[in-house]
Amino acid sequence: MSLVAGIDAGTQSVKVVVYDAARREVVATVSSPLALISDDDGGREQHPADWVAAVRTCFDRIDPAARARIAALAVSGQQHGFVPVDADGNVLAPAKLWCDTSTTAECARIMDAVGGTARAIALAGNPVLAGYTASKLPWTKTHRPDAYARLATILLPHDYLNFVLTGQRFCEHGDASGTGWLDVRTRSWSADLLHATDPDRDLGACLPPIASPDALFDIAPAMAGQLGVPATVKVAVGGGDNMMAAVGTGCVEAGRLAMSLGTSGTLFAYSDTPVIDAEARWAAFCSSTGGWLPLICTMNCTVATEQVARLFGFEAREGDALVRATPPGAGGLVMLPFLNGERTPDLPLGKGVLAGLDTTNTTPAHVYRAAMEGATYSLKYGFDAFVHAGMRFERIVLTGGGGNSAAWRQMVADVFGLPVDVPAQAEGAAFGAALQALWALRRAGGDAASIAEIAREHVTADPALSVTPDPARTPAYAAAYRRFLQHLDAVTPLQRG
Ligand SMILES: Nc1ncnc2c1ncn2[C@@H]1O[C@H](COP(=O)(O)OP(=O)(O)O)[C@@H](O)[C@H]1O
Ligand SMILES: O=C(CO)[C@@H](O)[C@H](O)COP(=O)(O)O
Repeated sequence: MSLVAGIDAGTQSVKVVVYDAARREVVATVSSPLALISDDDGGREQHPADWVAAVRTCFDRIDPAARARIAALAVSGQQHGFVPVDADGNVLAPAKLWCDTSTTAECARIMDAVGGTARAIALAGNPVLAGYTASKLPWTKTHRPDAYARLATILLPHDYLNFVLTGQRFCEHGDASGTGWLDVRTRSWSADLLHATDPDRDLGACLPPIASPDALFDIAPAMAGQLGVPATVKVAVGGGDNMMAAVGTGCVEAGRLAMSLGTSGTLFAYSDTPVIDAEARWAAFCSSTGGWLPLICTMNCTVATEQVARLFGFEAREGDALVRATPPGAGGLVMLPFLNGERTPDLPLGKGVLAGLDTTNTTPAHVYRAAMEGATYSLKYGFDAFVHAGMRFERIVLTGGGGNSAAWRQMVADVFGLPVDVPAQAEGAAFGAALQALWALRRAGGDAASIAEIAREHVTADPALSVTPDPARTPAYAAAYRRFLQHLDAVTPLQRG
């Protein structure tokens, strides 16, 4: 029987999951780390060649017998990255990533050119925020004029890996909606946003065609050889990592809410119709399954816990004991964890703040807890906007590396007041990509199963990891969250500059 594979190019690593759908069994999970190039101006970049090398390393680590049985695969990728490619397919510069805040001035210029936030929302559903792809183009024009001059195609990270795998330039709606150029209502490029980004050039000519969610492409024979997979392998369109995590957590039906605790923190819900906020309190993205995916993204999730763990000389995965040794609310210690600047709340030039220090709470354990709480409260701040807009959810499905922490799973349940489930199939984004490949393959074979039916069949919660809110702790978290919001209100005028 054949297998499907999902490749997830996240910020910190590339992961590959190989899935046996007939047996409902993950037969391989491998990963290879990625380095981040950081600059004092907020620049955060990676070399696309490193993603390709990491994909090769991952496949080298998979049993050749399993590789030989792969029939289809799909790629999930960190959203928003800008991969400038020339006419011959050469990458012209390092990719500026979703967490790059060096283009804040360019965002402001695009928003001025288009006529302000309300106008951008009317035209395309989203304003151009720091991190989205759009502002990276004018930055490149100024700082890398040679790359700008030779630019033929703008690819997102997962589009670039698809290009390497198939030799074809294409994108899909989910990840494309994170560029800032897609009108998410009509699911087509917005000529106004493109013109506001660069009045001197027809940017539309640099954007690849948008493929349908169930399209399949042939793998390039040379890549099949390099990865040790059959030359008959089909490549599905894949998507942004949150769009693929939506599939891998079963968030492909209305009413579902999923959360990812990775480098970024994200919270997203599936909808059959566009979910646009006039105040842009969430990102009105498309899903990669034909629908929409309103999404909250914080830029400092495991960034904060890892930074504190490193400061005190331990590994984040050892942190649960410290969280258990300290009370909800961290003894009054509050961390605004904006170490990389922040998108939710919208403080791209923001900095981290540690407040409420006293002689009892100035310990590594309290600071680590305050980091985990701060990362969780930032997501709650975004979630409150969903609730304020009338959205209601019954549970959260959790994925991402932070979900490995039992203390964090319980904290999410207590802070959000909702039961938390964790899929038995870890690596939600890679698993979701594998399921998308399965879905597209089945459709090509004449099976009309919907992606929701596929997810219902294959995504199962691990009962050992499910948690419910603890009524003894929720009041302390509610009080600590109010403190977090008070500190946020106090520093916002300073951090908006
Ligand atoms: N048990 C754990 N406790 C806390 N954090 C963890 C644990 N296991 C993994 N992580 C964190 O998860 C992060 C990686 O998550 P992942 O979802 O793979 O990120 P990304 O997709 O952004 O590369 C790392 O920062 C790591 O510190
Ligand atoms: O910018 C966003 C979403 O808008 C991020 O969620 C990126 O997609 C990066 O994801 P991870 O590497 O943290 O999974």
